[in-house]
Amino acid sequence: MILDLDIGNTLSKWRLKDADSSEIRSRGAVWTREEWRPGADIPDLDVVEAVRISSVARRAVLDETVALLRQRVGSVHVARSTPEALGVTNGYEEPERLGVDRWLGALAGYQLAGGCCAVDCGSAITIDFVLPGGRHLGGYILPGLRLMKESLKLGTRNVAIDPDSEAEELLVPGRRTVEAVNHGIYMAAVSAINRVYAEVCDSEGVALPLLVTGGDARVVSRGLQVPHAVWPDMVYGGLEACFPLTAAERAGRMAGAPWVPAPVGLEKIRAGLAFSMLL
Ligand SMILES: Nc1ncnc2c1ncn2[C@@H]1O[C@H](COP(=O)(O)OP(=O)(O)O)[C@@H](O)[C@H]1O
Ligand SMILES: CC(C)(COP(=O)(O)O)[C@@H](O)C(=O)NCCC(=O)O
Ligand SMILES: [K+]
Repeated sequence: MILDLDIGNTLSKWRLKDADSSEIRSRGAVWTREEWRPGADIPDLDVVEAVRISSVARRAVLDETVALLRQRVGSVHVARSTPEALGVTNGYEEPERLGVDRWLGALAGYQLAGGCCAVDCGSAITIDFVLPGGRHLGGYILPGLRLMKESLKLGTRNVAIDPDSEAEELLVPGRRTVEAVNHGIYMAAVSAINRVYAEVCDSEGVALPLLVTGGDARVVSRGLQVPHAVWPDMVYGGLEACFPLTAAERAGRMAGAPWVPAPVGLEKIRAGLAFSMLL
């Protein structure tokens, strides 16, 4: 079994992948914190032959996780942001400073769709662009839905957006504080993504496939105006691409990769942008 770990600022996600069949056998998530308890938080390490890790948590969390895993598992791979990988050149002035979850998402998106806009809706919302040909432009970081809500301190932090709500309900004016807050932050997130996507496609002259991941991906997806794919395993896809361990991975196949709809034409994106600027 291969254990893939995605340590975010809020949640540490894991999945167990069967190295022979490529099936995902189990998955889970625990709050990101300093100590892992094997057996309770993460699966039985006796069946794990290799671990692949993406971490944006504090250095100590990664160091302790790696130390614990190395005692039990022969091969532990830790992903890092690099100036270039798998045909993609990192757009950051200091490439190693790009969050590795963003880098892995960009690499996975490029492997799946060629050029892409990769959006990760977690503690932060990140929007990264890779052009056809592999040039990563850099991206945008804004607070995630939960962080935006917590920063308001209006006593509404415990009433989360219902992930099953329809976008239409979430975009109307709120008539109670909790509704006004939830609808406001939802509007902020989806309109930023819609706008940034259109602006960058316009200025680069290319309509890019749009991919969305992260804990809030499903609810954010409903507010996006352009064709896109939700890809819960996008960061894991980057781990598979960087550290291929199975025949399928070496052939470029990522478990759980979605079908990606063709982007809407550039003319339509430009028309939408021109219209929104009139308003
Ligand atoms: N069951 C859940 N527990 C915690 N957060 C959740 C849950 N479902 C959705 N979320 C949302 O997902 C975000 C965490 O998403 P995730 O992509 O795991 O973030 P990160 O990678 O930053 O840890 C939270 O900030 C919250 O808005
Ligand atoms: C922007 C992030 C905080 C997003 O992390 P997440 O929301 O997935 O926990 C993370 O990618 C990070 O720490 N990046 C380093 C700064 C940068 O990418 O510029
Ligand atoms: K994120």
